[in-house]
Amino acid sequence: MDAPPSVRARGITKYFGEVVALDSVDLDVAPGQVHGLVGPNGAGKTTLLGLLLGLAVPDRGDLEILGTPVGRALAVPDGVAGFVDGPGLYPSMTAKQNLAALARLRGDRTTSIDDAIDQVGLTDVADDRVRGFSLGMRQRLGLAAALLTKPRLLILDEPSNGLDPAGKKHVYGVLTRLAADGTAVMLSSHRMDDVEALCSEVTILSTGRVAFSGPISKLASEDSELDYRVRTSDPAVARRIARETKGIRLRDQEPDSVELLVISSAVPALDEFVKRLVRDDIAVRELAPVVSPLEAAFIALTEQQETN
Ligand SMILES: Nc1ncnc2c1ncn2[C@@H]1O[C@H](COP(=O)(O)OP(=O)(O)OP(=O)(O)O)[C@@H](O)[C@H]1O
Repeated sequence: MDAPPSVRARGITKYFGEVVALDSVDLDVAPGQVHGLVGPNGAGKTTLLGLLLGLAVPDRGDLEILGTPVGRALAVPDGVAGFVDGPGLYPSMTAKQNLAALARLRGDRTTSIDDAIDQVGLTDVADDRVRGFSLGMRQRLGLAAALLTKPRLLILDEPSNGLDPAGKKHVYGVLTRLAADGTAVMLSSHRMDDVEALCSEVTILSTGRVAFSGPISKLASEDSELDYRVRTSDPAVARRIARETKGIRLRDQEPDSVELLVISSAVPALDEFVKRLVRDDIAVRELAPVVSPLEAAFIALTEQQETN
């Protein structure tokens, strides 16, 4: 039998007094999916992740976690682990002692503490007190604590906060391997590039409402216009060809000699432009969107919601 959806939310609404933090949110997360949650400050991301972790209950709507309906009692649903607003750690204990204490609290005689510490790359500092840990090291230790429970749904609020590029690569490797083994991962981030690198699906929240939820590939259609940076071996001729290609708009007023062109185009016109460059023996040295499709969709969708 197929595994049930890791998250199935329908019409989730959550109030804080007069504030509608979540407004009729629908969400589907499948096992093995890394699902990104993005939105401006105050959009409701932490509130939604908190509901999935059982830290609060919705005022309205139906929420099923790993196939089980969530009731009215506050409790971490079985099979779920993670943290919002940073992991809860004991500063005066070492990394290893923290994990041992958490395991004891759960009545778990786990022997996998060293393995969890190793997975997040903290073996060298396992016996150091957490008080001296950087934000990135705390985030990694929080992830190790979550890994101890072997979750089937992992919830992480801004997991890349404070991580240096190497730390990020390490943590993302852990998350990707977990997902490949069937764990669903739901994470919030303000970094669209991270979400694009890691997530197959994304939910964009704006003032508590879902502006988009689904595969990242569905965000930008072939017909959506994006701005692209273009660097070629002959900028003057490339500018002329850009002016002559239907559907391409030059976005800058620079002289012909300036190496970098910025054009606006949908995919079919961009294809035509590149073909013409190649026919004229011009090498394309760089061609990339100025902002990623996710970032462009994020800005457009949230601006649209804010004017409604
Ligand atoms: N405990 C609370 N009491 C009162 N209002 C709250 C509480 N928690 C959240 N809110 C309000 O609910 C809304 C959603 O907040 P939430 O923290 O979920 O947003 P967010 O998307 O995580 O924001 P950020 O990106 O800044 O972390 C905001 O208007 C916030 O002020």
